[in-house]
Parts: sequence; C-alpha cells; structure tokens
Amino acid sequence: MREAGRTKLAIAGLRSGYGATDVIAGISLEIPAGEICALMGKNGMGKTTLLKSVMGLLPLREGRVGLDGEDITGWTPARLLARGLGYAPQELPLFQDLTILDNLRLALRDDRALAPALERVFGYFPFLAERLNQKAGTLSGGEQKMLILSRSLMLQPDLLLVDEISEGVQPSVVQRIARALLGECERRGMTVLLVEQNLGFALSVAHRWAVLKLGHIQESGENDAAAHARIMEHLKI
Ligand SMILES: Nc1ncnc2c1ncn2[C@@H]1O[C@H](COP(=O)(O)OP(=O)(O)OP(=O)(O)O)[C@@H](O)[C@H]1O
Repeated sequence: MREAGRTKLAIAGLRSGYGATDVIAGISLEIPAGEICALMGKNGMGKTTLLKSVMGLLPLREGRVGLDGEDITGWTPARLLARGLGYAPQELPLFQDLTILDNLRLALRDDRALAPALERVFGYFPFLAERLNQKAGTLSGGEQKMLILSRSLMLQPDLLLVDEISEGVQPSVVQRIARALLGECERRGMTVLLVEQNLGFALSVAHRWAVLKLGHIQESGENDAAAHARIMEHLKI
C-alpha cells in the first residue's frame, strides 16, 4: 500500500556519535509512506548508530527528524513508541528467561489488544503459537529473530526500524521474514527502514536503497535493474 507523494520519515542533517567521534556526520534521508528503504554499508559504517539516533536512544548533535511532517527530534523512545515507531534491534533484546507469550505481551501497554495482536504475528510465524510457553532463551537463533520481529509488530508500528534481522538466519526463514514485512506494508501501509547485510533479501523487499559510508550517504536510489550492481560497487572490500 504505497501512498504516492507522502513522506513518512524525513531525516535532515543528522549528526550523532559517541564521545569525541561523529559516527553519523550529517545525513539526510527521506522515505515515502508505505515503502521499505534498505540501508546498506560495510561493518562499522554507522547503520545501527543511525537507527539508535532516530529511535531516541542516542542524543542528536545536530539535525532534525520528522515523522509525517511532525518534528520528533529529541523525543524519548517511549514517546516515539506511542507515536507509532517500532524498533527490531540487532542485539538479541529478548527476555531470555521469559516465555514467548510473555515476551510478546510485554510489547503491549495492556492485555486488551493481546489476542488480535498475537493472531496477526502467528499468521506470519505459526511456530510461535505452538510454543507459547517455551522460554525465549531456549529458542534457536533464527527463532529468536522471528520473535524479535514479531514483538516489534505487536503494536502495529507506522514506521519500523529493523537492524540486520536476517543475520544468521536460514533462507526459508528469511523468506518468512520478507513476507511479514511486505505483508504489513501492503495491509496497512507500514514504512520500514531496513538495515541489512544480506543484499538478496534487502532487494527482494525494498522499494529504495541507500549506502552508508563513514557516516555519510554515499549513494541512494530506487530498487531498479541497476540497484544490485550499484550497491555491490560500494560493498567491495
Ligand atoms: N557505544 C559505543 N561507544 C563507542 N563507539 C561505538 C559505540 N557503538 C558503536 N560504536 C562505534 O561506532 C561505529 C559505527 O558502529 P555501528 O554499530 O553503528 O556500525 P554498523 O554500520 O551498524 O556496523 P555493523 O554492520 O558491523 O553492525 C563503529 O566504529 C563502532 O565501533
């Protein structure tokens, strides 16, 4: 469900980093509503740092972030979550000693929305329904990734930030993840900023792409016939 012309996320002149170092050195990036933008780049180029900056987990040193035309610069993660931002982080953020059900339930403010939210994510990842009482820490790496994505979808975010969700995941599960992301985009117009190393997966779902290098957007474009070769040029060692 792409809505021509409407910008969902607008990042302008964003600068952020750690200590004395700017990791993000003045980035501008716009994503139209309902689209998936794949953000690629070699290790350590600042992809996670950019997501954390948008999610309010790292203070901005300069620049602005807009959501649907509203200035959300400096908002706390809790306020951003309530405003419709979702985040599926790279490092496993699950409560390892809690069950699948409790990990999913914790994404919601109260239990009233639990049943329909569970039904939605079970549609994408049926194994969750069969193992509701299994502790998250005993799931395989790929299963944990599916649980992380499911948890980030429980609140039906308008804009989802996804960090290397396909890392270490077998191809059939990567396909399931792709179907879940595309399903939410098509069903209700979710917009996604997708940080990825898996170029095949990224281009199987993305409408557009950008390559991050040393804190700058090196190149960006539509996902057309030339996209793969252009991105590979930047990812070469
Ligand atoms: N908490 C931190 N304190 C200091 N430096 C950090 C911190 N987190 C990340 N960095 C540094 O910032 C740079 C960018 O890291 P970041 O994790 O954003 O890169 P990335 O593009 O996501 O990399 P990868 O693909 O390896 O996940 C790296 O040089 C990293 O060492």
